[in-house]
Amino acid sequence: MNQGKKPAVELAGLSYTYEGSGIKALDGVNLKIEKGNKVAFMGDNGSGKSTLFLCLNGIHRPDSGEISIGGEKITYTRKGLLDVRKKVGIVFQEPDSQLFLASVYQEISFGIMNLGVEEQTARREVERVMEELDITPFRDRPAHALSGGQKKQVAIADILVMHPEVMILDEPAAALDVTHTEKVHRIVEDLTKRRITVLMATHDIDYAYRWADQIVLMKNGRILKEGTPEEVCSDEALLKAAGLVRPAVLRLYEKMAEKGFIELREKPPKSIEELEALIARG
Ligand SMILES: Nc1ncnc2c1ncn2[C@@H]1O[C@H](COP(=O)(O)OP(=O)(O)OP(=O)(O)O)[C@@H](O)[C@H]1O
Repeated sequence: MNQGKKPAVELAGLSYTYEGSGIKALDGVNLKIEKGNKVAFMGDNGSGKSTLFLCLNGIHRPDSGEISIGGEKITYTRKGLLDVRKKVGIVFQEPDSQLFLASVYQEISFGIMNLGVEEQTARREVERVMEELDITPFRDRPAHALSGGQKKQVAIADILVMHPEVMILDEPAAALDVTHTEKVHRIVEDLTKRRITVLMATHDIDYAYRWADQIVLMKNGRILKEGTPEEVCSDEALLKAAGLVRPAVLRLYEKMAEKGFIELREKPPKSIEELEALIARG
């Protein structure tokens, strides 16, 4: 990390127990994320990913530990919580829990209007985001009557229009078909071009390996390991402990090298397309 640069997100000793459950959903989590990083959170169901996300934008208040966003500690006053919700936007796993207004246009306008942005500027921004995310064709339809993929696009626009510093996506491709999954992935790629720090929960190790700068592996409310995709994916036993297998492209690449079809490189391929290019070169 560069000297003097504040991490986009910093967690120190974060613990959280749901009232009455007795289970530590988060148990002493320490983590630093640099600005503009793409971070994949992985781990079994119930490992603590969603709880961590809910702590990050102040919905849950940790039992102990501290959270800093852009170098500023979250405080649990009215103003402190408003500040953190401006900085950290969450797109929930289930978009229905986020969408409740009469039309898509109203839905996307609601948050930004409530931030006190001047009306004309807000309207311009809503139009721009709708255009960018291909939402304009269904702008006047009720959000609850859209398909799952379209709802997901609206839920992302809802947050994006408010210009968060950190954007959290809880399994954004869950239950989407191939076309909508690709569309969501393209939108996510565009977010990072604007230096938004993106935190994403996913169960797709192939995507995480290809997309992320940093992978955080969680289990039972703790971080098993975090590091670059190469670091995390090199440890088969560790991945297994988190209920995962190594990315398919790595397994195939190593098998092909073992059989003498290709030579091992310093940088293994990230995707099937990169592996194909290696094979073509011989
Ligand atoms: N509202 C709740 N009340 C009580 N316990 C909860 C609640 N929500 C989650 N938990 C528990 O907290 C732990 C962490 O759950 P969490 O939802 O954060 O996991 P997750 O990694 O996001 O899982 P998934 O991959 O299924 O989304 C689990 O043991 C879960 O049962």
